[in-house]
Amino acid sequence: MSNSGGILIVATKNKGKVREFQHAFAPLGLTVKSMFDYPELPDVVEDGTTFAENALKKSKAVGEALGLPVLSDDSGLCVDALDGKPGVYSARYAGEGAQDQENNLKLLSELERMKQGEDTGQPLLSTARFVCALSLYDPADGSELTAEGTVEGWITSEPAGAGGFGYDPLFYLPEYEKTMAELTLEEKQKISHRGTALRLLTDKLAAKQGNNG
Ligand SMILES: O=P(O)(O)OP(=O)(O)OP(=O)(O)OC[C@H]1O[C@@H](n2cnc3c(O)ncnc32)[C@H](O)[C@@H]1O
Ligand SMILES: [Mg+2]
Repeated sequence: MSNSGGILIVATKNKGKVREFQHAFAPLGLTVKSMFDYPELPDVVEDGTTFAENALKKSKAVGEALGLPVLSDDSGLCVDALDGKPGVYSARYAGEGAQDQENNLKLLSELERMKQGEDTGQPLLSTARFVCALSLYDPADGSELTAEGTVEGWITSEPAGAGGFGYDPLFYLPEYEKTMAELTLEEKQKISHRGTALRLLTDKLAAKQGNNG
């Protein structure tokens, strides 16, 4: 990540992710470029069955196209009461090209349907976790570094907060008594699936570079 002239290319079109990667890499002196900087590159079809599979598809396609090392992130929300859904379909839960708000409404309506109209009077609907798979692909030798992170929480029927993105307003963290969207970028980074995966990846990269002398 340090050998492309202070620039790190992340194969994402998600502005929320870009913001989090910029925040994470700025202290390392790295400027993040995203797919918004390479509009000529075609979209990668995310048809893998796992987050890791999709992450590799994205980093490899963009890495090969640019001839540079590329980082990618495939992530999502797994809700226990919905048998792990929406999972790898998180970005398009309410349909292809769905907005965050539409996905959030779909999630709440699916959970309401599960309860079949019964009102338990409490906002916490199901346990859930965010999962993030990171893939760093280097076209020079075809190598891939991977890391995965998760964070446990609850889906709440009472959305709160204006930070973060995606399902963050619905993801309640009991130990903070806040949703993920009520945390600062700093706080989210410390506990999030993405923050955890990033720390792991950075450690793996340092170990690899150490081994290479
Ligand atoms: O594929 P790219 O271009 O990176 O952007 P994307 O938004 O399509 O990203 P994914 O395919 O990885 O889908 C992940 C979805 O899961 C949700 N998600 C992932 N990380 C999240 C987070 O930190 N907070 C809230 N929701 C998140 C959000 O709805 C994302 O759109
Ligand atoms: Mg995607």
